[in-house]
Amino acid sequence: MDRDGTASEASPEGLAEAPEAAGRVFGDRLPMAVRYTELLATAGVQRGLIGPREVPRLWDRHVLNCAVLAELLPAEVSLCDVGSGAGLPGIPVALARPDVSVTLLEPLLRRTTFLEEVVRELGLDNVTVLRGRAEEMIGKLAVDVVTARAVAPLDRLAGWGMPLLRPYGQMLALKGDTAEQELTDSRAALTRLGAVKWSVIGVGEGVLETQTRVVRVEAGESPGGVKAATRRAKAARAGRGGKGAEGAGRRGGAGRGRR
Ligand SMILES: C[S@@+](CC[C@H](N)C(=O)[O-])C[C@H]1O[C@@H](n2cnc3c(N)ncnc32)[C@H](O)[C@@H]1O
Repeated sequence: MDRDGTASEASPEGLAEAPEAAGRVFGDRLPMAVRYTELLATAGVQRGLIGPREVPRLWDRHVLNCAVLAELLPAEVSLCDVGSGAGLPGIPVALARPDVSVTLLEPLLRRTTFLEEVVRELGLDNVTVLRGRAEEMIGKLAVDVVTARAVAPLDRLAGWGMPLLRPYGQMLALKGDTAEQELTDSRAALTRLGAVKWSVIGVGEGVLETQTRVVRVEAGESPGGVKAATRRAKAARAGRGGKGAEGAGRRGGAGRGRR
C-alpha cells in the first residue's frame, strides 16, 4: 500500500487499540490484524469502502465480529468469501486460520485493487483475490465453505453461494437479527438448492460482547441443484485446471476435522 496519505505509521484517528481478545483470536498474527484494521481505517475510508463512522468500532463490529467465524471451520478447508468488499469476513478469517485457503470474490475493481494491496502488504499467503460475480463462477470454482456478510437476502445469496460448494460443503452467512426470519422465508429455495440442514448459531462467546449470529446451511451430495451439478460436470469434462471445479477444493471436505 503506498503511503501518500492512504496509510500512516501513527495509529489512525479514532481507531481503538486492539482489544485483549484479539490476541487470543489472532495469536502470533495479531500484528497483521492490527495492520489490516489500520488499512481499513485509512485507505479503506478514503476510498469509500468503509464508512468513517465505523472507525471507532472497527475491532468489535467488523474485524473480531468476522474473525470468530473461524470457530465453525473444519481444519484445512477451502473457503470462498462471496462479495468480500474490503475483505470482510474473508481477511479476518484468513488471519485467524492460516490453515484455511481463502478466495475473496468481489466484482468491483476498486475493491479488488484494495484487497490485492492488503494481501500483498500483509504477506497473506493463504488468500487469493478473484474478481467476478458469484453466479459467473459456477462450474469454475468449488470450495468446502462459502461465507458472506451483507451481500444479499438469504434466498438470493443461497442461489449464488450453494452452487460454489463441493458436496457436503457449507454456507455461512452473517445475518444478525434477521437470521431466523430469513431462514423461514428461504426454506423452499434452500431445499431446491440441495441443502439438507440449516440452523442459526451464535459464535464469539468470550470474545465479543454480543455474539455474531450465523446462518449455517449444509449441503448434501449435490449443492446448487441439478443445473449447478450439470455445469460442474461439464467443467470437469472440459478439464479446466487451476481453480477449476475440483481445483479450488484442494483440502479435506467440510464434514471432516471439525473444530
Ligand atoms: C454491502 S457490501 C458488503 C461487503 C463485505 N462483505 C462487508 O461485510 O463489509 C456487498 C458486496 O457484495 C458485492 N456483490 C454484489 N453482488 C455480488 C455478486 N453477485 N457476486 C459477488 N459479489 C457481489 C458488492 O460488490 C459489494 O462489495
